[in-house]
Amino acid sequence: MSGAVLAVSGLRVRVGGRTVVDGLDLVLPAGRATALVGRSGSGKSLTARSLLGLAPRGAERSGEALLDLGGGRTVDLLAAPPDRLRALRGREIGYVFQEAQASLNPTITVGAHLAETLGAHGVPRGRRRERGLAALRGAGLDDPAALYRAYPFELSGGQAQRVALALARALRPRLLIADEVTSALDPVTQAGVLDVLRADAAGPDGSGRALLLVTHDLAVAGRWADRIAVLDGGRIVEEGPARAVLAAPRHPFTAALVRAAGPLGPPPDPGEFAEAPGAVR
Ligand SMILES: Nc1ncnc2c1ncn2[C@@H]1O[C@H](COP(=O)(O)OP(=O)(O)OP(=O)(O)O)[C@@H](O)[C@H]1O
Repeated sequence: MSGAVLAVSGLRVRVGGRTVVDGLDLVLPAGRATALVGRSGSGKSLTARSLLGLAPRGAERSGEALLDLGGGRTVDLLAAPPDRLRALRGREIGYVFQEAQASLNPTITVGAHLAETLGAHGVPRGRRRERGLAALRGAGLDDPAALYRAYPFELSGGQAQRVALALARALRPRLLIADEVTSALDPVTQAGVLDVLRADAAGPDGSGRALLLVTHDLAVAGRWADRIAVLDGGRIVEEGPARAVLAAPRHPFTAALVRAAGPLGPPPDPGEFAEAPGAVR
C-alpha cells in the first residue's frame, strides 16, 4: 500500500438484483484529491456508500478496499464488521453528502452534534467545545460561537454544508469522501467548501491523507482534483492526472463527457502534466 490511503480492487455491488458496480479498481494516493466522475446513475454514490458500509439494505458487496491506518496496519472496509466500520467512520474516514441539512438532527444544536462526534471518539468532555469551535472555524464559518448554539433549521444551505464539513473533519480523518457536496451551493460558497476539502488532502501535514471527490461536474473535478477516475458501466474506464484526462481523454466515454461539459475554463498547460493519462479499458 505504499503511498496509498485507500486501495480498492474488484469492488462489485449488486442492488435490487442488478450489478451496478462491476469490478471497480481505484487507488487514492496520499496527499492527493481524486475525483470520481461519471454520468448520473453510473454508481458513484453507491461506490462511496459501499466503502463506508452505508450501502442500501440488501445490497451485496464483494472485493477488497484496504484503508491504510499507518504503522503498517490496514483494514479491509468491505470485510470489517459493522461496529468496526462505525468506529472508523468519523475517526479515520470523514464523509459529507449533498443533503447536509437532512444529515443533521433537527432537535439538537450544532455544538451538540460536534460534542457528540468528538465524544464518541474519545475527546474528553472539557476539550469538546474548544475542538468543536476550531472545527467550525476550519470549515470556513465566520462566527463559530453563534453557530455552536444554533439549531440546523436556523442555518442557510451553505452554512449547513459547512457544518457537515466541520463534523466530517473534526477528527482529522485520513480519508475524506465528499459526495456531490457542492451541487446545491452558489459558486462562491462552492469554491470555499472545495478549497477546504482540497487543502486537507494537500496541506502541510496532509501527506498521509486523501480526498475522494464524487462529482458529475467536470469543471469541479478539473479545478479541485489532482486526479480523475472515470466511472462507466460499473468500472473505472480511465484514470490519471486531472489536467491530462481533461485535455486528452483516451477513453471514448471520457471524451464524450468532456465534449458534453463544454469549455472547462483556461486550457491546461501540457507542460504541467505529471504523467500521461492511463486508459484502463
Ligand atoms: N437504494 C437503492 N435501491 C435500488 N437501487 C438503487 C439504490 N440506490 C441506488 N440504486 C441504483 O444504483 C444505480 C447507481 O446509483 P447511484 O446513486 O450510485 O448513481 P450516481 O452515479 O451517484 O448518480 P447521480 O450522479 O445521479 O447521483 C442507479 O441505477 C440507482 O437506481
